[in-house]
Amino acid sequence: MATKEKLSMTWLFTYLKPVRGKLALLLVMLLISTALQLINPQIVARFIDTAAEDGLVSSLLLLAGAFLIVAVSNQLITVAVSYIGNDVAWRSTNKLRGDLLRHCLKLDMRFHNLKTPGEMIERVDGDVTGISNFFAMFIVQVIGSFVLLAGILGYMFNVNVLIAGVMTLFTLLAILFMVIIRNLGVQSSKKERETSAALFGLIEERIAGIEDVQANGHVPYVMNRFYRAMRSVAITGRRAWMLRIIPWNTTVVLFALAVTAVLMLGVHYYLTGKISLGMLFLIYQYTQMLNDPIEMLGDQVQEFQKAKSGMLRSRELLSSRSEIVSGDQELLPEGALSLEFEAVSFHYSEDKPVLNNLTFRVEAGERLGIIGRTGSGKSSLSRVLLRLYNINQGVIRIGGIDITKLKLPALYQRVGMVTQDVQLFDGTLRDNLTLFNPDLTDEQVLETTGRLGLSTWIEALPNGLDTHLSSGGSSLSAGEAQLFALTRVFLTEPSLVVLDEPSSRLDAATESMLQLAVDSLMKHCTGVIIAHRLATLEQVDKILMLGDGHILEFGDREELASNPDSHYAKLLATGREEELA
Ligand SMILES: Nc1ncnc2c1ncn2[C@@H]1O[C@H](COP(=O)(O)OP(=O)(O)OP(=O)(O)O)[C@@H](O)[C@H]1O
Repeated sequence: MATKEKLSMTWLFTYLKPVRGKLALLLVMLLISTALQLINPQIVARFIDTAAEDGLVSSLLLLAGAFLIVAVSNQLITVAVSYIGNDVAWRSTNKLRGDLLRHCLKLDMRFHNLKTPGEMIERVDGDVTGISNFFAMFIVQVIGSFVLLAGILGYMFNVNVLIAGVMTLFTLLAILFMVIIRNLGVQSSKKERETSAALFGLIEERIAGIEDVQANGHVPYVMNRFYRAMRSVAITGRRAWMLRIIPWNTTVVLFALAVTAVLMLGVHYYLTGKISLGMLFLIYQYTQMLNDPIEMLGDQVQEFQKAKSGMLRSRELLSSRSEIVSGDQELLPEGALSLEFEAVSFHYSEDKPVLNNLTFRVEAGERLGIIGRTGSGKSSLSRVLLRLYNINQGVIRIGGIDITKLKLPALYQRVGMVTQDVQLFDGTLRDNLTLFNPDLTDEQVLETTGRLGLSTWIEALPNGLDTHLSSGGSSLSAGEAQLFALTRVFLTEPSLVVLDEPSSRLDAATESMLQLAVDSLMKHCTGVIIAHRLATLEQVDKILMLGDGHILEFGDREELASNPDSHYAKLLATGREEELA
């Protein structure tokens, strides 16, 4: 455990490095503020003694002026410290947020399948917010508090050893207590963050599925789940909070005892004439002031517990590794790419094989149509081809090269995929077509959309390419969304394209537009089409029929069509499109 804690601290310091200049400035300002805090009670003590001895009014005015200047300066420094502290917190935690998001975007689909988007938001932002105050203030305030304590106690030892002894004992007890129980709330704070992430996950999931929720009268059920999730957050939150405030409450009790003891001693020394009234005030004031740094340390211990649970979760996330490891080969043959599956097997979970020993080859420039019943493994085949998952056995080659040996960017540059579930992003039509790539000009975009037959559609929009689209894609039909996605892929000029056709019924006009677009797109590349319509299969060179993850049939389309015993010929004869689904 000790080494783990050490590790999490070193990991944190890398984020503080870029702001170390500002941290140093913070520390200097805090030290000045500490000195000013120590000086002011001395001025007041001198003021009391001067007044008690019937001193000069001018001396009293001078002391009052000095007090005012010191107090105002201290306040100004406090404001500046808080400004710089916030700045440091944002700068360092934004870098961490960026690293977490980048890391998550590179994690494999097995990881993402287990996490809801709401949970990811909590992990990338919520956990980090918990760390931010720690980043900003922890180190400087802990150092500042210790300096203030040392200043007060050091001075008191010069004045009266017994009183200083009582104050030191109290201080050490309070600090010792906090050190001993500083980890008390860490696990419960971590649990609190987990339940909160689950709550956000639930809200996001249900809002994303609002159509289904409303259409199925699912609202009471959703509310029930929501209340249960909120109850968990409340219970874990209350427990975490209680465990965090115990150290603080304990020091309050200790402090009351210390003030009583010091005051009794001080009054005794004053009554026996050993100290002046001003000194009695100073002793009282310094004892009161001990509370501030100790309370500050207590607050920081609380913050530390909160931050530590966030740090543990963030570090856990950053140390999770993607199962998809990039290869180091970059070069693929020019032009269309051949595709080869050799004895490929794949499963999501060990107890359920999804693809079984698939072997087939598609030559460069050919088109392959994949058919099979629902759940036969068609989409899974396209996912392993794009390396969204690693296969469990066999080799997949593109252009003769094992895809695991290829650099991932090289693979994605040459291979495109259009899924049924097209994602729109909040932005203009242009942004959505180019995927925010500023290098693609409007001419390129319009030329491509023109070739795909989308010109009339774009011209009909009020602002053309500048039309704003909202995320989610509710404004597009399935066919339009596919045309859209085809444009995106087309703009990247891929050498191998995997296309999952929409299975929903398209109107005749959109269907022919889609067909034209596909033909146009596939002219210069190899195509793998998960076919949902017999019409599409007329355009392909080869057909692969999947059944329960096995190849039921693979061959040249024309040969299969002319063989009355083939599945494909039977499909053609009966025209049963549902077999393709
Ligand atoms: N992310 C996943 N995790 C676990 N199992 C999955 C996952 N995705 C699919 N499966 C399972 O793998 C099998 C093949 O699914 P796949 O989506 O590849 O079939 P499909 O032929 O594309 O079906 P459809 O035509 O309905 O899209 C199914 O039994 C499915 O339940």
